[in-house]
Amino acid sequence: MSTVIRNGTIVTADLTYRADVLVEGGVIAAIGPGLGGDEVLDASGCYVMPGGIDPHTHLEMPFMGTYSADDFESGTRAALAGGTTMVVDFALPAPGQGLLDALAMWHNKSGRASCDYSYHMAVTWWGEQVFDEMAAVVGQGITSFKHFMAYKGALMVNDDELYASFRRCADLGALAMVHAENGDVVAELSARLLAEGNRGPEAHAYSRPPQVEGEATNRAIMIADMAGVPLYVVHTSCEEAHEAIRRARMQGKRVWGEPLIQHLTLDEGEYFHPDWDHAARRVMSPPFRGKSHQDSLWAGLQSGSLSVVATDHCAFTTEQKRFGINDFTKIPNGTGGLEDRMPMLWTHGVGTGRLTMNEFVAVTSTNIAKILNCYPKKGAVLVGADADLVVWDPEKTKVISAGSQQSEIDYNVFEGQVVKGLPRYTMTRGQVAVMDGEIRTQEGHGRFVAREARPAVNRALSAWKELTAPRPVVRSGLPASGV
Ligand SMILES: NC(=O)NCCC(=O)O
Ligand SMILES: [Zn+2]
Ligand SMILES: [Zn+2]
Repeated sequence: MSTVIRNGTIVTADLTYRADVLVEGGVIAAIGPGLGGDEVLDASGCYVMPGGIDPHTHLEMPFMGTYSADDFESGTRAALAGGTTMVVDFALPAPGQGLLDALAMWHNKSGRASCDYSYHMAVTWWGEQVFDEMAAVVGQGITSFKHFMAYKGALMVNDDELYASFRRCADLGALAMVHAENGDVVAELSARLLAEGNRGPEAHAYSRPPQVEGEATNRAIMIADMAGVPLYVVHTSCEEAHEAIRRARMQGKRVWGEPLIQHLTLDEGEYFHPDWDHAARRVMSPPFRGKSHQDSLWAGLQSGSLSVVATDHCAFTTEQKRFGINDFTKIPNGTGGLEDRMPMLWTHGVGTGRLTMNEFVAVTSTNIAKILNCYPKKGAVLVGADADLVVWDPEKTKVISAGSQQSEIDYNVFEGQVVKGLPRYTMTRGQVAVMDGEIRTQEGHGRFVAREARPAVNRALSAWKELTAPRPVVRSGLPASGV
C-alpha cells in the first residue's frame, strides 16, 4: 500500500519547494509533482517537514525514589501528537549496575513505543566493567554516552571519571554528553539554604545559579578537548553556559548545545508562584532562568551557536512532586514537554520571526540526526529516507491544556498557552499516527534505531589528536626515552 502527500510545500533544513511525496514500505519512494498513490493525504496550505526528533527524554526513568510517569507508550503517543517521530531516551544504569544489564532493561520498556527511538547510555559510575562494556554498547548501535556532573551521591561522576570516560568515548568513536552543573557546589548551596529555612521550590532555583552551569560547561568542554572527543551539552539554560559553548565553537572545538523548549519560553518567575504545587511542578535542573538568559538562548539558535531544541521530558505527577513538600531537595526534578515542543517552538520561534521555517526544521530534527549519525535515514525529506514526516498546518491553533494532552500527568507547564501551528498528519515510517486531530498511534510500532560509531567529526578529531600527540624528543647519545 502506498500513500501520497499531495499539494503541500516541502520544508527541509535548507530548501522550501512545492512537491508531492510518495511513501511506500515505510520509506519515501518519490518526491515530485503530480504523484499518485493508494491513499491520498491532502496537504493544501501545509508544510511537509521531517518529523521532529527529541534527543532528550526520560521515559519510565527511576529517579529520586520514584519513576517518571510517562512510559514509552504514553511518551511516544504524546510525541507523535505534537509532530515528533523519534525520541532518544537515556539508558540509566544504577551505580554499580552493568551497562548491558541496563540496556536490556531499556529494550524491555521500549517495546511499547509507537514511534522509532534510540538511546544514549549514561555513565553513572566508573570501573573496568564500564570501560569494557562501553565497547559492547557501541557494538549494539548506541554511540553516545551521557555523564551527570550533578546529582552528587547519586548519578554524579567526578572529573577523573569524566576524563577516563571521555577518553574511552574518543577511542570508540562515540559522542560524549554532559549534564553540566557543578554538583559539589549545588550540594553545598542546598544544605545552606535548608539550614537557613529556605525549604520551598524557589530554593531549588537559588541552589542552582547560572554560575554552577557555566563553570561545569566550561570544565566539560576543556576535558573533552584534552580527551579529543566531541561534546554535546544537554539542557543549556543560561548565558554563562552558552558563552562557554559559543567560545569553544569559535575556537574550532566540536561542541553542541541543546536548549530546551521550557527554558526558551518559561522563566524563573514560576518558582515564586504562591501555589506550592504550581512552583514544584516546574522544578527541574537546571531551573528556569530570567529573560536575559532566554534572549541568549534564542540568539544562539539564530546564530548557530546552539544547535538543537529538546524537552528533557521527565514528567512527574503532582503527587510525586509532593515528596518534597517540606524539603525542596526531595522534589523529583523534571518537567514534560514532548507534545508541546514543536507547536511551542513554531509559535514562539517562526511565529515571531526569530526563526525561519528551515531553521525550525534544523533545530527540531535535522541537526540532531546529523550529530547522532542517523541522517538521512532520519531528519530528512529525501528518497530512501524513513517516512517520518509531519504535515504542518501553520493556521491550526489550540490552547494547551492538561485536560486534552496525551501525557499521563495531571498538569502541563504550558497550560493556557495559545499555539498556532500544529500537525495535520504525523507519519511514523509510513503509518499515519495523527490524522487531523485523531490519534491513531499503534503501540509497538516503534523500532530501535542503531547508529554507527566513528562519524566524520570523530575521525577528524582522532586524526588531529594523532598528529599533535606528545612525542619524546630523541636526543643524540641518549635512549629514545630521553632519560
Ligand atoms: N532535568 C531534570 O530536572 N530531570 C531529568 C534528569 C536530568 O536530565 O537531569
Ligand atoms: Zn540533566
Ligand atoms: Zn535529562
